[in-house]
Amino acid sequence: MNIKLGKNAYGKRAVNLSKIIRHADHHEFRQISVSSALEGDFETAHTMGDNSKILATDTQKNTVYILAREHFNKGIEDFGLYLSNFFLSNNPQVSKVNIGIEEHLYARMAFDGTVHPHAYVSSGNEKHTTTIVQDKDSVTITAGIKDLLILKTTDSAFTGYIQEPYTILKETTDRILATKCEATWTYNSVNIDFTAIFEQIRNTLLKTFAFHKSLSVQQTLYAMGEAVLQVYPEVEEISLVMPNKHHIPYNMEPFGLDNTNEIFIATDEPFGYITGTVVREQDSV
Ligand SMILES: O=c1[nH]c(=O)c2[nH]c(=O)[nH]c2[nH]1
Repeated sequence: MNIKLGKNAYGKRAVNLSKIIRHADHHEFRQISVSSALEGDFETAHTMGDNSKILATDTQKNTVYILAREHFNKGIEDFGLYLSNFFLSNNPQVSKVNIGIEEHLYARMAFDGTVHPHAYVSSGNEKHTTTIVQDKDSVTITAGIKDLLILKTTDSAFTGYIQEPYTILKETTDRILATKCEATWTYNSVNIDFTAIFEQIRNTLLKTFAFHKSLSVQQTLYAMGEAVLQVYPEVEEISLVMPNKHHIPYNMEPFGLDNTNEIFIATDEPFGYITGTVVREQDSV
């Protein structure tokens, strides 16, 4: 029987790094979590314990901190690209680098219309994400948003679904639509103002969610992805994960009371899980 090593990668996860960027009149605070993974000529490391081509994961971690000193000044996409280029160009045994970065977002506090120069409030659980996958010939850059908790109190319906013996869900033309949205999109260029376009895409996603007359989570997911592809030619495709955070009207009938769509039980589990990728159709020739 012949046995050999299959696909493999190694690196460091959760390299947590904070940086103060000091401007003359205010500070910028950035907090990121970086992971690196390397693929390449590592067969003998696995089969023979030969570490001669291994860039230790501890060294990868140190590289992240040291390069951040000079090169983490703009978007996480720019820093991720710098890191992947660095690992690839300094390590001939490495054929592919995968960098992932999650940024925890903070906003400067504001008092009476004045933004404080160095005090911040967390923007909650929402994160800005990126992945850079680079080999000798190509690089793929994705950006995204994770843990974006969004909700609307109307303009959401769910009717017309299959009625069969196990169906008890009541049709509704007016429900709460709530989700913890994860969006990931792929750019088709490396020459993009990643920070500016990220804010714009985030705004397009939110605006579409807010103004869409939703017939289902599926339809809203598609509308959000479609809007991004329509407005931003730099985006090749977008994937969305939209768990349905159910808010079930509380039954007040046993108490002789009505509930005019005002009081709900927010249930954590089980939850609907709706995912989809929206792509550009190839032009047929
Ligand atoms: O928007 C929805 N899509 C579904 O597929 C579904 N299924 C369900 O029970 N509620 C909902 N809501």
